[in-house]
Amino acid sequence: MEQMNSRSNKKKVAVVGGGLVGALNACFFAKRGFDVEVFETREDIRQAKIVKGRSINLALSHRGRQALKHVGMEEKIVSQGIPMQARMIHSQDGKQSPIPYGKKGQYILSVDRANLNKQLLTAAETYPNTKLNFDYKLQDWSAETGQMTFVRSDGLEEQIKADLIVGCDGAFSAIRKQFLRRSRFNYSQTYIPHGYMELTMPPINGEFAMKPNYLHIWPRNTFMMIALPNLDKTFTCTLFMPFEEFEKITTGNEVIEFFQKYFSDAIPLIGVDTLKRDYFRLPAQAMVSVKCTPYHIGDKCVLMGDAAHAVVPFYGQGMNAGFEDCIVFEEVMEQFNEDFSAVLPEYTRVRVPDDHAVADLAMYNYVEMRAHVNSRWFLFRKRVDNLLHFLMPRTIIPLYTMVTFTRTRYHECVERWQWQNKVINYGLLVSATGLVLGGSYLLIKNPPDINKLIIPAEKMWNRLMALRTP
Ligand SMILES: Cc1cc2nc3c(=O)[nH]c(=O)nc-3n(C[C@H](O)[C@H](O)[C@H](O)COP(=O)(O)OP(=O)(O)OC[C@H]3O[C@@H](n4cnc5c(N)ncnc54)[C@H](O)[C@@H]3O)c2cc1C
Ligand SMILES: NC(=O)C1=CN([C@@H]2O[C@H](COP(=O)(O)OP(=O)(O)OC[C@H]3O[C@@H](n4cnc5c(N)ncnc54)[C@H](OP(=O)(O)O)[C@@H]3O)[C@@H](O)[C@H]2O)C=CC1
Ligand SMILES: Nc1ccccc1C(=O)C[C@H](N)C(=O)O
Repeated sequence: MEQMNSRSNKKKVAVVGGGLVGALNACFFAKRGFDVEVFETREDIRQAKIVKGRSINLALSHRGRQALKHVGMEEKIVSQGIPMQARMIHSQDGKQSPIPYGKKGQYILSVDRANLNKQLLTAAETYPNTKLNFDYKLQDWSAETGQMTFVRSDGLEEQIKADLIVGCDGAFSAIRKQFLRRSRFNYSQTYIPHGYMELTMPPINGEFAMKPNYLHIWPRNTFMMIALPNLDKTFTCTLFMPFEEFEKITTGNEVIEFFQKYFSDAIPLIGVDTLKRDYFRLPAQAMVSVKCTPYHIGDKCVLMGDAAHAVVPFYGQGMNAGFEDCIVFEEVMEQFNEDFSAVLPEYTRVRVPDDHAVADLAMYNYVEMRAHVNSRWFLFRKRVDNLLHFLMPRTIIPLYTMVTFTRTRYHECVERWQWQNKVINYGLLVSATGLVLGGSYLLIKNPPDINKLIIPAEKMWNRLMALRTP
């Protein structure tokens, strides 16, 4: 059995999974001086000819940026991202209308997943106390001894021991499997009935086919398509739809008919032949939400990133939450002087409510993106929220702002949002009632010529009706 090389007097930390969170976490542990080894089942993506994996690009926001900042990577990654300042809503008739994400100057960034992963691995490798091992697939491990069994690309097994095992091995975590065998481990997994498919929109005459600084959305109530810009001036379009709808489309002509009906403005931009071909390139992919607790076993092992909390992608927060996990762990390490027996339970205590809250928020945001944005009431409420935020910036903060542009704990975002909704809706009701009563009083006191009132009243009624959800 091999003990991990001792390059310092510090304890040895094995990070299982060299994806986004694993690579970043390696930097966090290395910065603290631990002896870090990363074990990644895939080949080194920096040398790979084909990079396999989910979603070409990701939305990076404040929480993720703060974590990158901690290891000196924020500026570099941000400079390679494309700011998206608003949702750009494409209605069925081809009309486009923006809904800003926050105040002027607030935006989320579209970043390239593969590039981000490569840069983080390179950053981890710059620490002399870090070693990266590729083609190491975790097969099994023992919670009692902390011993891990890896299968290498040559088919040989290798046993490795560490003081702390950090499970960053994604939504289908092999580390988590041991947790499932333990008493009092709570676990739930939900596959939503919708799948997703990625399609590429190429540049036109060397330029972006649509306005680049937006996250484009085609909201069709029960399904939607979105598009995020890439540095090579392409857009990655993602179609989210119930699996049964995907399955109904079986020929190239049916793809075009479907797009003609729902996303006609996108057809010339993606191209008829490309659409007919790419729709059938890969089957629609599943999306799963995983909640579990606790995140640790004794002082031996802790789960972070998707291994602890895979969420559906609709808030663009999965990676951001995983990156924030690293900051929270760091804060608890500081608080408990790196004593794993105290740090691990405290990390579970602090982090579980927030990761569970972001999982719920991610489910909610699918409905907001595909349906609520079509509703005039939603747009009106958004304007009211923004106005109140402008007038009382500390008291009223829109949910999207809290989640995306602050580090307010996710569960507090939810609680505050519910409270704000009650207050604002109550306020609107009181104002409306006040207007009606005040108006009635004035009318009774000074009865006007009834004929002059009919036309304005009709107009107001029509406007009110237009505010309802279509
Ligand atoms: C379609 C889609 C769009 C998304 N968009 C966004 C977005 O815009 N913004 C955002 O914040 N998040 C987004 N996410 C979520 C984001 O992809 C994940 O939250 C993020 O990748 C989690 O990182 P991770 O390191 O925990 O897991 P992963 O990125 O999955 O990394 C896990 C790593 O562990 C390795 N591994 C797995 N098993 C083993 C094993 N047995 N032994 C060794 N290594 C192993 C894997 O090869 C992988 O490299 C999206 C997700 C999807 C599916
Ligand atoms: N929240 C979500 O809905 C999802 C999120 N993701 C996240 O997206 C990111 C990138 O994913 P990507 O690298 O493409 O992952 P993949 O889908 O390529 O899966 C990586 C590995 O996980 C195992 N795996 C895949 N699907 C399943 C399954 N249904 N049940 C059990 N094991 C499975 C496979 O391991 P083996 O080769 O041993 O079979 C596979 O090689 C990661 O963050 C991942 O966590 C991924 C999928 C869904
Ligand atoms: N990256 C994503 C991937 C899939 C689905 C949504 C996103 C988003 O980022 C949505 C964005 N936060 C929004 O609310 O408009």
